[in-house]
Amino acid sequence: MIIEMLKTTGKVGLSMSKAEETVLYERQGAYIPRIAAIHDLCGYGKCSLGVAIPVLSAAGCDVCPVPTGLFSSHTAFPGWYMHDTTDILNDYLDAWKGIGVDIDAVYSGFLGSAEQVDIIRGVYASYPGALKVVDPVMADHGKVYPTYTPDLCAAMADLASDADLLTPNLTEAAIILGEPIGDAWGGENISDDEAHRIIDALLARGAKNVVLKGIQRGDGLIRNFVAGADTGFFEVKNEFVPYMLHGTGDLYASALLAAIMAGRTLADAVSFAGLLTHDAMLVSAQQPDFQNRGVSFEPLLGKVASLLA
Ligand SMILES: Nc1ncnc2c1ncn2[C@@H]1O[C@H](COP(=O)(O)OP(=O)(O)O)[C@@H](O)[C@H]1O
Ligand SMILES: Cc1ncc(COP(=O)(O)O)c(C=O)c1O
Repeated sequence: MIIEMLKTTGKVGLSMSKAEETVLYERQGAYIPRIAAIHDLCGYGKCSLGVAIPVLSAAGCDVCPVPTGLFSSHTAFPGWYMHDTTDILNDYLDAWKGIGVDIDAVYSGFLGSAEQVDIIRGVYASYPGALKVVDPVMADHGKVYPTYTPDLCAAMADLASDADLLTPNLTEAAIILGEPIGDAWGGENISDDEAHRIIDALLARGAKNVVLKGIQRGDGLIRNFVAGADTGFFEVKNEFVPYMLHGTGDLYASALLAAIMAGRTLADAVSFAGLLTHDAMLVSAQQPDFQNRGVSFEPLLGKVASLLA
């Protein structure tokens, strides 16, 4: 199974032996990986499951949603309504046990309560072979999202230690490491050395592979810094599109996992995700009210499908 190979190499696709690679590529197109996507569902404004389901499906994955909350819209819109689903999740997931659900990856993002972190740990225990991808959605640009309590942030920080692949932005990395957020981090402009230090600290807490997102130095580029069990530390740059949108973090993480599940190396997957997100931001700008509504990517799903070509 693809994920067993990725996990036993401990490298999320990188530095596999030729034999492992051959098996992996032979499986492409034949095997449909199954992903538990543990995110919220938003009625309006693309993010979370509204992104994960189409993007991962286009890459040939069977997405099994585990909704952490139901939102009328994402929280950048005023007057949003949220229904926290914590109370139903144990029954929801127990029912899977009775029907032999098989999961290759557990991908979590926006959570509704601290108890949901224990529920995710239960999913890890039920599917011990699954790849654990934690997008620790909590905060951005120095601000914690309005539904995130200190308890939920602390629980998410613990969950980050279990991740095979962890994808924080700088604010989330600060929360995970228990460091001050905001000005102390110099905004999004940090040096290579500082990025290295942060990633090393996240790896030291237990994450196996880390993508630190969204470093901006005012030079027309946006940088992601990456380090893994066997990849060393490297940087991936993209042209900076001069606005920020809701949902781009979810699109990036979903595209990254899509590429990994399609057998790409971690290095190729971060390039793919960065480019797709960049292109989606350009597509978004053609849509009415795009800065409120958030990211649009639907015309680009063919690019995701081309991962399988
Ligand atoms: N303005 C932008 N221009 C180009 N790429 C972007 C831009 N904003 C985000 N991205 C890409 O999407 C990734 C994740 O986006 P971001 O919104 O920063 O995540 P999060 O929501 O987790 O903070 C970035 O690391 C980058 O690769
Ligand atoms: C309900 C909800 N889900 C998910 C997100 C995550 O969005 P992003 O991809 O920008 O991190 C947000 C951000 O505001 C949100 O409000």
